[in-house]
Amino acid sequence: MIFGRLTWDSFPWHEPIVVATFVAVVLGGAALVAALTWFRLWGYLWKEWFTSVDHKKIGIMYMVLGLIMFLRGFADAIMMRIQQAWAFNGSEGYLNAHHYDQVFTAHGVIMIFFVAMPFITGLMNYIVPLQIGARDVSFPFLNNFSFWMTTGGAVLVMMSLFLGEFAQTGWLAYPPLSGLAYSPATGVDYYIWALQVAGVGTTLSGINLIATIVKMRAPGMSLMKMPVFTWTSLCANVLIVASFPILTATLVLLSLDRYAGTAFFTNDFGGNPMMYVNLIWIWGHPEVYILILPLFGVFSEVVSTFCGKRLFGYTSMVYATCTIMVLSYLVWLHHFFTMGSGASVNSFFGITTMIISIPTGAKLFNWLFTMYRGKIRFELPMMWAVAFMLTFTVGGMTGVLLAVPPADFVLHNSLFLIAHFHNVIIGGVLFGLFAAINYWWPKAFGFRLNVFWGKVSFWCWNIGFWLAFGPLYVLGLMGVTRRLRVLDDPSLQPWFVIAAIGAAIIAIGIGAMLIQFAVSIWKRDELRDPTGDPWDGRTLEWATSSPPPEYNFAFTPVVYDGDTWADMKKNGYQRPLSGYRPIHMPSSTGAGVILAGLATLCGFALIWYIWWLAGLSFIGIVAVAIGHTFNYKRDFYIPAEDVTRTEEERTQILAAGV
Ligand code: HEA
Ligand code: HEM
Ligand SMILES: [Cu+2]
Repeated sequence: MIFGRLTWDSFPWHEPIVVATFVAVVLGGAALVAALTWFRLWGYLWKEWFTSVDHKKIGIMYMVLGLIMFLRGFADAIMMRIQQAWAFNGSEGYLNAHHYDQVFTAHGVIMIFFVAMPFITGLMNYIVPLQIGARDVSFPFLNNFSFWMTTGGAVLVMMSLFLGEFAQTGWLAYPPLSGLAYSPATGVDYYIWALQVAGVGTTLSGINLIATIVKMRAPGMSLMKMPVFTWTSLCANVLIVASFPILTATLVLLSLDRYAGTAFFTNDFGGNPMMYVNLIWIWGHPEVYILILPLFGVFSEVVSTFCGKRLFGYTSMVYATCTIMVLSYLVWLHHFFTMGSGASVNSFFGITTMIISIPTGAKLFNWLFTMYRGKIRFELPMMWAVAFMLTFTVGGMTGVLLAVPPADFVLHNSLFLIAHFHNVIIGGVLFGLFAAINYWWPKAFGFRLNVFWGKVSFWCWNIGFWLAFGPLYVLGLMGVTRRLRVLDDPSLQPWFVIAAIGAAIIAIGIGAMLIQFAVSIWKRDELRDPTGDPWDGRTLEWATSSPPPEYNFAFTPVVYDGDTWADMKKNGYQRPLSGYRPIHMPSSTGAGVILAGLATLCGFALIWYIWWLAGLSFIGIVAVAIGHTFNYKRDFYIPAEDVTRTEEERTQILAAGV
């Protein structure tokens, strides 16, 4: 077969919901393409964004990817909430098992890999070079390539909606269920290749950011003078580099089982499914700290800025972050206490898990002590920080409960577990992102976000969160397990209805946030910040203009103190107004887009067993990669006159603004 196992029947014609979505997506997509063509934006997008190696633009593209995928992941969540509120008293609800199982798997995979990861990677990309006074990351081309690989993975997941199907295994695809015998269709193959393609991007961007932080700090910025966000980013990226290769290797073994008939994860022929469970959690547990650590950094920046003072316990904050980084490797087994490791092993992993509460608690107390006697300004970022402290603490505490093996025997895989991790992920990761977006938006775009719609969104998220997940704690304690499509006991229905109402309120919160963005862009002239430092910030990103020029800083700053910018302001820093020199910058290139496109095509071909296409696209990748080494147009100088012009414009804006 020239198209492998891809046939006319691979399109889900018989699923009306999918067909309707498909029609909507095609119409929407056609409208978007038409609009971009009509306004002649393709050239602009290609030249200024898609092929850009500027860390700021790549950061923003990551955030846009995260936002788009969040809308998809949330749509899946709403579908589950409606199904579970409905499927009582003999009703089957509106989703069949085949569809429902794909929905929860896709939701988990999308939210972790294509929402949370792009969001934090985008944030680190945008902020870290600015915070350390650098002009870009260490490997700007690699950065662009990493972004497109992540996007390639997201494209594969999205394609599975309309072509074939997605995995029905849950977000970690345990064998034997994910083996060929029980999952013969394309679902698990989409899962494998989407994660492999995106995983290359994640690993490379981890290496890139570590190199950037280690090698490109401004003169004088010793490790212990680094901003806390940069510290937490460093630790998160070390975790990425140390754990994603394990995921890659695990998925390679699973692929061999599926494609080459090996038996790594079967009970026959000497294999063992428990090996998969261990390996996937040796990656999976560090992964949840990869997600939360950068946001701990965000809260540190936000709290000290909006209290107008130095962060309490900077040193202990750094040590706590490093301790969490190390400990996160010693706890993976708490995800399968019930799988027969025995009392001593379970105790070891239970205790190491509980120990993580200590550095985390240290962080919370540091934030509280920073607030103590501070002149707190309750702007939106600070509101999110306070909401985080309240919400995350509850989620962390229920985590500690799950870390007690005998308790976990009762609560494992129950809705209590689901409530625990949404409590830490929404209350920690998402609230942190919302704080970060409200905090750094003025830096990225030169105007603040609208406060009214920001507050609407804030309250809807907070109220909606507790209504949506509070009932899940109750249901979990009553013994309801996860991943259920139909429920029997009618007395449970009210809890699910409340949870659905909560999800609807969250939907309003998401809508309010989108309106907040739209209104702010609309009224940007009223919200404009000419200073580049709207919050009286303390770290270097606030020293330059908003948005920062292509080269970030006309002169590399020199660092004498931890809160560098606060220190510079206190000591009467004067912006140099002359003596500009040409600035050396990396050039844009389309090679990253092409390579990632070919990698995605190769993944697609492997999913559908189109071997010739897989071979061709692989040869294409190698050829383009070799070809790219002959591209000698890698850098250029921004002439001194251009720098002078840009800086003089800023001088005028500053003079007019004050
Ligand atoms: C951002 C993500 C994130 C974070 C930060 C955490 C943080 C923690 N998690 Fe969670 N967890 C997940 C995401 C996360 N988790 C996910 C996704 C799953 C399930 C995956 C699946 O099965 O699909 C999971 C599952 C999970 C399990 C497995 C349960 C099971 O499958 O049966 C356990 C068990 O030990 C656990 C424990 C903990 C603990 C102890 C913490 C600690 O780090 C929390 C520490 C914080 C505090 C404790 C609060 C603040 C501290 C103080 C105020 C100090 C005083 C407190 C004490 C001394 C107790 N988690
Ligand atoms: C925004 C509101 C959200 C809602 C309403 C929601 C709802 C749900 C629901 C109903 C389930 C299935 C529970 C079950 O098994 O019965 C689920 C599972 C899951 N969610 Fe969410 N979710 C939300 C956000 C998130 C976010 C932001 C993340 C991660 C970044 C996330 C990660 C997951 C994961 C990993 C699973 C497990 C999937 C599986 O069982 O394989 N969710 N969620
Ligand atoms: Cu864990």
